[in-house]
Amino acid sequence: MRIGIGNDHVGYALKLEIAEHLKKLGHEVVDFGHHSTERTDYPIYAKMVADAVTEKKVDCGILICGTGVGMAIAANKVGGIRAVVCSEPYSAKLSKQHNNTNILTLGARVVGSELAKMIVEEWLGAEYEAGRHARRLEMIEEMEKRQR
Ligand SMILES: O=C[C@H](O)[C@H](O)[C@H](O)COP(=O)(O)O
Repeated sequence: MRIGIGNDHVGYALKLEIAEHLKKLGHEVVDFGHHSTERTDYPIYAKMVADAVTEKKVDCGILICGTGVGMAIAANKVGGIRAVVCSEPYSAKLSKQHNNTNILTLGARVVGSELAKMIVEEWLGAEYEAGRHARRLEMIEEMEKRQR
């Protein structure tokens, strides 16, 4: 897969580890920054990765900040994005199977790197099940359309 990755200053170190891990698993990684621990603002990177996902420049995205919360809030402002913050693998897997999430966000101040890798693997390995879930995603799409 071609995976867009983004982070703020807090997520920088974990981003490097996750990007390396993704490459080892055979994925292509597109790094949208931030490229240091100098303080920055997470919405910048959330928007870049979310836009790349909706424009199909990448297959999905991973965003890392302190808690993953700010990244998820910001990414979910972009139409067509279904971002989820996860700190354990079960929700990561179900978020793909039931909610067809296209961005995973992680909190570098919440999860260690080994747990983060496990969460990422579970998320990437899961498949959207559609069926009864499809009409629920359609309802969310309708909500988005009404906001435009
Ligand atoms: O949701 C927001 C993220 O966790 C940010 O990484 C965090 O707010 C940054 O905080 P600070 O500027 O105090 O390092």
